[in-house]
Amino acid sequence: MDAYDIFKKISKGAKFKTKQRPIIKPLENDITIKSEPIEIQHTVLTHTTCSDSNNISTILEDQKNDFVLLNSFAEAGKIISGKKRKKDIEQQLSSMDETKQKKMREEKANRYRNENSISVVGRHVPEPIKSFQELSSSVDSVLLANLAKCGYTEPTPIQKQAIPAMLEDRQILACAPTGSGKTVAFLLPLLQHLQGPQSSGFRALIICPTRELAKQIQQECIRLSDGRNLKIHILSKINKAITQYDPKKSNGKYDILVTTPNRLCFLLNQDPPAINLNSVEWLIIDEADKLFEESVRSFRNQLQQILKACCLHKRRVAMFSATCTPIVSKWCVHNMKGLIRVTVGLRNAVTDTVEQELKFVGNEEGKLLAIRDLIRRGVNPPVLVFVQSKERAQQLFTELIYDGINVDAIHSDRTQLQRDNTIRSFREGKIWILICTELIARGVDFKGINLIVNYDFPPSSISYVHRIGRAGRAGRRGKAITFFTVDDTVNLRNIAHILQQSGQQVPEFMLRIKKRSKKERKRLLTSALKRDDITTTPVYELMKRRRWKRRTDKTIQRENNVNQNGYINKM
Ligand SMILES: Nc1ncnc2c1ncn2[C@@H]1O[C@H](COP(=O)(O)OP(=O)(O)OP(=O)(O)O)[C@@H](O)[C@H]1O
Repeated sequence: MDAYDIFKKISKGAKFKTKQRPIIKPLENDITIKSEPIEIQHTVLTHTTCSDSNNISTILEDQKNDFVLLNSFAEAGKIISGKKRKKDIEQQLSSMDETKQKKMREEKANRYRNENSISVVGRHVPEPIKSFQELSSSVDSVLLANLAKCGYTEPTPIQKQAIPAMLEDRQILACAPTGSGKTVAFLLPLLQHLQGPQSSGFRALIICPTRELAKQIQQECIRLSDGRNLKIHILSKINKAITQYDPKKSNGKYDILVTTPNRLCFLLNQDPPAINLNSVEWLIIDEADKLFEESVRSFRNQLQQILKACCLHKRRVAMFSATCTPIVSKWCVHNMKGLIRVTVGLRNAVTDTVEQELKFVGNEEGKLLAIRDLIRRGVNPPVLVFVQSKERAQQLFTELIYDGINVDAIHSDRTQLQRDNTIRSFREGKIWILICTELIARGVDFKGINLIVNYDFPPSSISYVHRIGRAGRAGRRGKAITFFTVDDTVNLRNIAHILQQSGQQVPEFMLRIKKRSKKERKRLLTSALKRDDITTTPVYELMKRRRWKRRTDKTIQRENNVNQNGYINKM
């Protein structure tokens, strides 16, 4: 009789979970199951001893050795099972601890996000950082030293969340107020990813809507990457670029390219393409919603073309802006895997460091009187004045320059050199009042702008947010005055709501203005409101000047024709 037969006899009537041999089989596979029959066996044995002692004593006599074996099995089972159970419990406790700890960490991170008005959407979003020192293990000390050199001691809310997300290689759509440091938020992780210079061609591509902004980003990039020897380029002269970046001729010693989409697509459209983007690992789109605007319809096609050209499989995309439209979010959700959406503050809200005022000025004439009055009472330069078109910028400039004011104008009709010089002079304090169009409403960072004057009412609330966002940057305070006439009621309601949202006093009637139809608002965006010229010159004088100009133009044309035909010029 072997141990199995003894077990069978004494365990008669007992139920087992397994039909297999209870001692041997469970021992091989599952210690916990194995321990049960042995314990049951003990119980049965005790019980049987009472009822049939003879029988059992015979068994004990005959199978002494088997029992020793059986007991040792039981003991071993008990010990192993105890150890295992303890281990299991420990494991369970530690995993419970881990989950609890993870939950606690998440709660803590969420509390910290709330304190900083950061909201996130996405899976496994990395925790926000509290200080730049926390990055010492993940970011090169050279880069951290450069941050300190720039005077950035503490990260801004968008930097707290966007930097760790991008450092973990996550694609991101970030929306944070104007002047809140979005440029550093994408440049720092980007520079960390790129490490030192290489000769494989551009590895990062930054796209933004204007050349002015591109230049500013390039300069910030150079400052932050000091000591890394990275080659940071901007696409400016297109003819030079065609030969400079020609894939056949260039040595590929470029790392970062900052550009507007038009210029880049011009190069990509050459046959064969005049630039190679095969090595691009990171594509950053700044002022993303501007590039997705309906009026810039072609950008979405351009983006497709750019994405196609950036064909590296591990290519990542990051989008940043102060305002975000549903079309951008939708695009990102559909095209960016593992996307994290970060929003700081309320979406599309103005920065709370700007004091806002809406001023009714009657009509166009009233505007000119109002700005003169403002200057007469005293303003604190530098001041930015926004108008709706380049013609109006020129008209206002002509009016103010004759008042002996230190003023200049910037718009798309001026040459690249003129634009660069104007911006430089304004930054250096040589120009006190700068008249501008939407050209520099986005992204351009002038330090310490004290006053923004919306001479012409902004065409949309998004435009308003960006325009007044040129003041009150990096925690500084500023003021924005917006003139409006009866013609501007179309958008007045929207802007009034923005003011109210940011805690400013707004007259009740403005909030109650009837909401304009989507069609009407769209029309305003695509074709600007017709306004009278900015001038104090009487109408008859203007007519005279126009007639005279027409006559001179005709004379010049006639003379040109004469010259082309080989006749002697009479003048
Ligand atoms: N951590 C920081 N501490 C202090 N200043 C900072 C910090 N990060 C950035 N800045 C400064 O804040 C200013 C605004 O930064 P930036 O131009 O990146 O703003 P932005 O969020 O991109 O604004 P916009 O939406 O108008 O483009 C800059 O002058 C920059 O030098």
